[in-house]
Amino acid sequence: MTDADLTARNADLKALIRTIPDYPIPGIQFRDVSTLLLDGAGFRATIDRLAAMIEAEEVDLIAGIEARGFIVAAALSYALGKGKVMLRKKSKLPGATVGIDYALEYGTDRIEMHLGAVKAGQRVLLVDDLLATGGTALAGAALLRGQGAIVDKAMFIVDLPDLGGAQRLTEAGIEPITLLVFAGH
Ligand SMILES: O=P(O)(O)OC[C@H]1O[C@H](OP(=O)(O)OP(=O)(O)O)[C@H](O)[C@@H]1O
Ligand SMILES: Nc1ncnc2[nH]cnc12
Repeated sequence: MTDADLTARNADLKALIRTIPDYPIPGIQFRDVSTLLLDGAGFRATIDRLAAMIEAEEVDLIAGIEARGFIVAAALSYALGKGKVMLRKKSKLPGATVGIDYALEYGTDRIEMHLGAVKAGQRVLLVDDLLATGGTALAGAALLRGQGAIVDKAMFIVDLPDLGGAQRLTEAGIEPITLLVFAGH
C-alpha cells in the first residue's frame, strides 16, 4: 500500500493526532499521540488495524520501547496473545541488563533490557508509537539481535518518512509497518 493509500484509509485516526510546532525544540513538528489515546474508539481501532497488519503466527514476542511505545506494545500484546519484553530507558531495570546508546531527532538516549529476557532464535516484533529518524528502533533491534533474536518487522502508529527512519529500517532488514504517515517534518 502506498503512503497516500494508507493516509486515506486511516484519515479518521490521523485526525485524532495533534501537531504541536516547535516542541521540544524549535523546528520540530511534534506529532502528539496523546490526543489519539484520549479517544477510546480511536485507540481501539488503532490497535485492531495494527493487529490486522501482521500474522500472529509470525511473532514469538513483542518488544515495546519506553515510554510511549509501551502503550502500543501492551495493547498489541493483548490483541495478538503474545508476551512482551520492555526496552527501558537507562537504569530502570532491576536485574542484569544489556544496553545501547542512540541518537534521537532531538537529543540522545539509552535503552536497556534484561539479560535472558529473549531467547536466541525468537522472532521479536519491535513496537513503538512513532518512527522518525529510526534511531530508537534501530537501537532496539541491535539490542535484541545482540541477544540472538530475529528482528525483521517493526510496527508503529505514525511514520514521518521525511526523517528517513523507514528507509533506514528497510536497509537494516526490518520491514516497517505503519498506520499513518505525516509528510514534512
Ligand atoms: O525514530 P526516532 O528519531 O528514534 O524517534 C522516535 C522515538 O522518539 C519518541 O520517543 P522519545 O525518545 O521522545 O521518548 P518517550 O517515548 O519517552 O516520549 C518516540 O516515542 C520514539 O520512541
Ligand atoms: N516529530 C516527532 N513527534 C513526536 N514524537 C517524536 N519522536 C521523534 N520525533 C518526533
